[in-house]
Amino acid sequence: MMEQTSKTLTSLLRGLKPLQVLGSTDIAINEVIFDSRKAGPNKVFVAVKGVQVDGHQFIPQTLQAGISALVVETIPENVPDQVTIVQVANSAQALGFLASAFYEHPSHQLTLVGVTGTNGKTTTVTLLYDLFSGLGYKCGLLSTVENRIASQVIASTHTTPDAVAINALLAQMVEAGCEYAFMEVSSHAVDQGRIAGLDFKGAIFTNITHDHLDYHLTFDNYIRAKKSFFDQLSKRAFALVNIDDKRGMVMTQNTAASVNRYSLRQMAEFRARIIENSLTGLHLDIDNQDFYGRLIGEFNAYNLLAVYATAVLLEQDKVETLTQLSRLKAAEGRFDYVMDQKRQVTAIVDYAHTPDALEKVLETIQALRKADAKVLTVVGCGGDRDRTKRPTMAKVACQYSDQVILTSDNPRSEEPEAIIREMEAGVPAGSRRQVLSITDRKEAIRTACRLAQSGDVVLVAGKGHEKYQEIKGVKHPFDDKEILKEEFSH
Ligand SMILES: CC(=O)N[C@H]1[C@@H](OP(=O)(O)OP(=O)(O)OC[C@H]2O[C@@H](n3ccc(=O)[nH]c3=O)[C@H](O)[C@@H]2O)O[C@H](CO)[C@@H](O)[C@@H]1O[C@H](C)C(=O)N[C@@H](C)C(=O)N[C@H](CCC(=O)O)C(=O)O
Ligand SMILES: Nc1ncnc2c1ncn2[C@@H]1O[C@H](COP(=O)(O)OP(=O)(O)OP(=O)(O)O)[C@@H](O)[C@H]1O
Ligand SMILES: N[C@H](CCC[C@H](N)C(=O)O)C(=O)O
Ligand SMILES: [Mg+2]
Repeated sequence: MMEQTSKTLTSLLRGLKPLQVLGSTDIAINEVIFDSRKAGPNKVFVAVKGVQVDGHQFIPQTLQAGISALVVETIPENVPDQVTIVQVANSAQALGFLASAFYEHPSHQLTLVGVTGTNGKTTTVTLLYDLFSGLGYKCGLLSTVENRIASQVIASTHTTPDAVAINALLAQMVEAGCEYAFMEVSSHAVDQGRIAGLDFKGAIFTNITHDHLDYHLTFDNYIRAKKSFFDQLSKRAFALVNIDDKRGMVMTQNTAASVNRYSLRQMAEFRARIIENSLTGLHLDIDNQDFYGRLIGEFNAYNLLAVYATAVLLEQDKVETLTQLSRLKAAEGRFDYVMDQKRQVTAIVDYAHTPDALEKVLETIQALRKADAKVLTVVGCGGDRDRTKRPTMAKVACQYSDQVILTSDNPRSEEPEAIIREMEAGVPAGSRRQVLSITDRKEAIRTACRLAQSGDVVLVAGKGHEKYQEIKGVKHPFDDKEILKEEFSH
């Protein structure tokens, strides 16, 4: 991480409008923290009410470690006089503003575009990063797969990192001379204030379908979380929404940003039409221009259109944009092919981990497969995550496949078999004979490959780029694509 010179607390609080400040703000701060375990002198601890615990309860530990200042919602007792207390209405939001100020507001120093939506965020930000890099700009990327500072790759831990990490990464981008940054904005991040204080030039909405109900509890809350990203935009920003999704227009109801729409089906500022959709790519009419691209499936026509529209809104040349776009490939683990040349079996690794994504990918495979080819799907559902999508994903898999193998996908703290039982509950009565349950994912993939015959397609869904299988708190090395390659090398 980049070394940051210390700041005064006064400078960090500028523009924050605290409810109350007790003590001096003329103190040097060399780190903004929200985890008591990092406490020490010359640091400010922001006590955030989290999902598991309330950060306020760790204030005694921070005092013991010699913390200089506290940002809190509730004034704690027994705080020594020399420790400054700043009371705010919302600590999580304050954390975003402090982090931005600490790193000298990096989001103001480059053009930042955020992408939200249940599916398509990684694909869209990766295409934007590759496109703008191809157009000759230095760019940054924050994504589920990886973060990038120009060409430097930094491992990613979240789809959207915490507020301090976001600003630290953006500051590194500014330092490296990046002009653009493209980031995924997850609904968790919006809800937890991880993006507070960021100055977005553009915000894209791809779609919203069933996911994360473990966290948001209702679909309405989930919609509201995504919408509040658009509510936070400034009037200098643009919002770009997919209006073929029925929640598209809801997103921008209360935004100050200028609203632009994209669609494959109706009138909109940005339109595209599919001329041909094949296993080698898409032939589109985008904005009345002919386009050939290497990405596959109707859902990628949406992703490509969103990326094209963003480039136009950022005043890039239309023809040059389409030329660059036609060269781009999908992000890692998204409709990623492995071929068994000997047996003529095609395997596809895809990160479809929601019912809608699984349906979109299987619809694409069904439409593009050879007439007599069978589709074999290997799929699981994550543990400690939305349980309600489990039966639906199994049902979708059965609807569009000849053979389904239900298996594990990061069971985390849950019993793998129990997750599979919940998936099995969604198997339609008439489909039972086409379903096998194999807990060990490697065995499940191998079985699908062995059952496949010449011309068939094996879909391995849910883990995409992931390089691990998380079981009971341990991340075991695991890579769908490597297992397929190994299987096909025999
Ligand atoms: C459920 C959830 O989203 N949790 C995230 C959240 O944690 P939290 O603040 O609720 O944590 P908490 O344990 O309740 O602690 C509350 C506060 O006490 C502090 N604390 C805690 C313990 C201690 O000893 N001392 C201390 O100070 C913590 O630092 C925290 O500030 O805020 C943390 C910092 O930003 C995140 O790392 C953490 O992500 C967890 C690890 C996670 O797995 N999140 C997933 C679900 C997630 O965020 N996924 C989305 C992708 C979703 C998508 O596909 O769209 C993502 O953006 O990655
Ligand atoms: N525009 C889209 N609409 C529906 N499904 C899509 C779309 N784009 C991609 N998908 C499907 O969703 C899967 C995940 O895509 P991607 O990784 O781009 O989404 P994401 O929003 O970043 O997911 P996450 O929330 O896990 O970060 C893909 O592997 C594909 O199956
Ligand atoms: N293979 C994954 C996909 C998770 C996608 C992630 N973004 C989330 O839901 O947090 C799992 O369920 O473990
Ligand atoms: Mg993603």
